[in-house]
Amino acid sequence: MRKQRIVVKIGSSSLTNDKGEIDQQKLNDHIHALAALREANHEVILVSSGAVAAGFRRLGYSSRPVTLKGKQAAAAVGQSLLIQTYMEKFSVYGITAAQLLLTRDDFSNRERYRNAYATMTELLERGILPIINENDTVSIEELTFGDNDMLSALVSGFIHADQLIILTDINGIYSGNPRTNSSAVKYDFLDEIPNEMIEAAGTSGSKVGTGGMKSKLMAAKTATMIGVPVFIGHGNGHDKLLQVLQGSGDGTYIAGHAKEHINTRKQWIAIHSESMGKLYVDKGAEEAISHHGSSLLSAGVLRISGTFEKGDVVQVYGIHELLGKGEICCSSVELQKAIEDHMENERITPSIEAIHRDGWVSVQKIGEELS
Ligand SMILES: Nc1ncnc2c1ncn2[C@@H]1O[C@H](COP(=O)(O)OP(=O)(O)O)[C@@H](O)[C@H]1O
Ligand SMILES: N[C@@H](CCC(=O)OP(=O)(O)O)C(=O)O
Repeated sequence: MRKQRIVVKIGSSSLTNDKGEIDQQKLNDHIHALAALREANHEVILVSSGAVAAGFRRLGYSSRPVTLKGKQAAAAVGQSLLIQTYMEKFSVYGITAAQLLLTRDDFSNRERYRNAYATMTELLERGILPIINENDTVSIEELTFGDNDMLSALVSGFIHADQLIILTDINGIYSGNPRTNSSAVKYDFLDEIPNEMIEAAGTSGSKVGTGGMKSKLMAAKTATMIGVPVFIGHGNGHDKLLQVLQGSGDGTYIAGHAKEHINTRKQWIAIHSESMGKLYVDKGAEEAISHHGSSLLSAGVLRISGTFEKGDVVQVYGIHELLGKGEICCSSVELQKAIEDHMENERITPSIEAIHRDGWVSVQKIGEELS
């Protein structure tokens, strides 16, 4: 099998018990399977939940805390315990692990995004196994990834993974929550994730998990849009992850949608950047950027709104709807002047480039994920 880059996400319910302890048996099983992936020469990135679940008891709580400070303090205790355990267990297989704690800002801030990408690449090139979690102790509740399912999807896109494997306490996606609906049937393979399926999916089945199947489906939708196929399920033993790659895993496979990976710059523009303004374009420009892969010139821009500088990201609207997002090549002042000059004397005014094709992401390409 060719060398692949695999992101494995493990949920709290698959790492800890209800009492707030790391479940050594469950963890040993995962470590064994992750080591088997490495032995088969694959690159492995682990997104591990479990900090809050592994820390609350030592902090003095009898169950998972509900207050923000309780969760953040539990994560501070639990993350240290988790990483210490991972380091010890991986070292038995000669694997060095590294801890990366990320926040949403690390993705939305372009410089930090580039830095995180460079660090991750360096770690992988040097044979290190990165273990990622959200930096819970400093994350502001409104500005989190939501959960580690989404974090694992974003990480998979970011490093152009070949496969995202989401390990949980159930063997795949069902038509309803099988814990409450005994007639729910399992899907072995999904070509796409309809919005109705996300709406119908249930929340967590355990006392320690957070998002349930709903958040896994949302994450899978994002990952597959960026071009990363997803597996959601579980399994046992040394071969459980290798079996996923061989197509015989115990869970649900979801096909990757984009024909090719969307490059990191375009992913940042599409998913993480904040739009600083809007451009409204005429029919000719809409046709050129949406169907011919052309750059957008000022001659096709009818009007603009917002104040932006060269390098900012703007949304572009056609006659009826949002067409996409792009990195602007000039400031709003320069573009406004070019539009006005063009109106005054269409023939002699040269167009300026508003958005280069390499900095453009269309709605067609990344669909509803475009924020
Ligand atoms: N449609 C569904 N298919 C499968 N599981 C579902 C569904 N709806 C809700 N669930 C629940 O989602 C749970 C897994 O999510 P969660 O508890 O958040 O796990 P994790 O800790 O691995 O993130 C399952 O145990 C199950 O009870
Ligand atoms: N960052 C949190 C995990 C939050 C989370 O998404 O948990 P889970 O639903 O178990 O994957 C922690 O480590 O406790």
